[in-house]
Amino acid sequence: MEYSIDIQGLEKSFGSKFKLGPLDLHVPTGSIYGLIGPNGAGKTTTIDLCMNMGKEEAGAIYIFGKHHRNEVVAVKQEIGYVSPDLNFDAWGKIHRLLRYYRKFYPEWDDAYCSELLGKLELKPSDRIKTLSFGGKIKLGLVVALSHRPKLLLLDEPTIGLDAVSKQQIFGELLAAVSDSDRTVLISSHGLSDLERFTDQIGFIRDGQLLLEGATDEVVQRYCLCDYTASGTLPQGRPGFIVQHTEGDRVRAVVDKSADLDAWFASSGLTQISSAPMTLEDLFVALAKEENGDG
Ligand SMILES: Nc1ncnc2c1ncn2[C@@H]1O[C@H](COP(=O)(O)OP(=O)(O)OP(=O)(O)O)[C@@H](O)[C@H]1O
Repeated sequence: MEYSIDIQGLEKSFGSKFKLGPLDLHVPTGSIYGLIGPNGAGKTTTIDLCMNMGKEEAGAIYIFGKHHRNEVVAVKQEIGYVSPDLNFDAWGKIHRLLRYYRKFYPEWDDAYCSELLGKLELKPSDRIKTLSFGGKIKLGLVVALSHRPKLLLLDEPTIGLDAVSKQQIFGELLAAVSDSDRTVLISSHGLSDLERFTDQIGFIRDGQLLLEGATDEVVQRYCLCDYTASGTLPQGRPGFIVQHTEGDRVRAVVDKSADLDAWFASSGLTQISSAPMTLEDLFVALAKEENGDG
């Protein structure tokens, strides 16, 4: 498989407070890859390092096979980046901002840019400072998409957007990757949107990647099961995350790929029901497990 982003052994710490990695992460070319994880897991840190904002302590990032820092200009020309932290206010009006940005990108597409502005209900004459928060995010997306980058790095691009705007943005992202060479890495807490629109998912927790794979395969790997216990209630274990116990009843998230048959046989558990999970259910279960509640 060809990877647009190939992260190998990446490490970065902020004092003793947080350590990212060692992180290996692979974003297949042509995919929409959702990077998910609890607050403070390291998603923004990972995306920022890809954008050469901050310096890793170990490891390497290859973007289209190029080292992200050794070939910074070539790499950045291939990337469209959106983050709520981007602030374009200093340009005054939208048309001035676009005139500035288009100079840096040989592939800038004026017609596409106008089309995006229209679809996202922005006007070149709009004053940037007076746009709503969502309007500013949309403007960031117009800037990021208009040079038709091969890779979009989107850090919380739908934060603060209403449901209609979110759909518009995901519609544009899908259109942008309809050309199979284009790739999107998106970090978001909008898990139902990510479940619907991504084809790959990576779950990061405490700076470590716990799960990575095709979104539907990752979600289908787990189920929410109810049991009755004939003896002592079981504790959680890898692949069996206890959610709730009451009397002799146990509810657990079960990893169907974990080798649990022998353990089940000796556990005294009798399964009553099994239900599929959503990405959001899975996220909550894995986050809970992290806190030792599992
Ligand atoms: N410049 C910095 N200096 C010190 N600590 C930092 C810095 N940047 C991030 N951190 C810390 O690193 C950890 C990871 O932060 P990061 O922003 O990568 O998380 P995240 O997964 O994007 O979280 P969220 O979902 O809340 O946006 C957090 O504990 C954060 O406080």
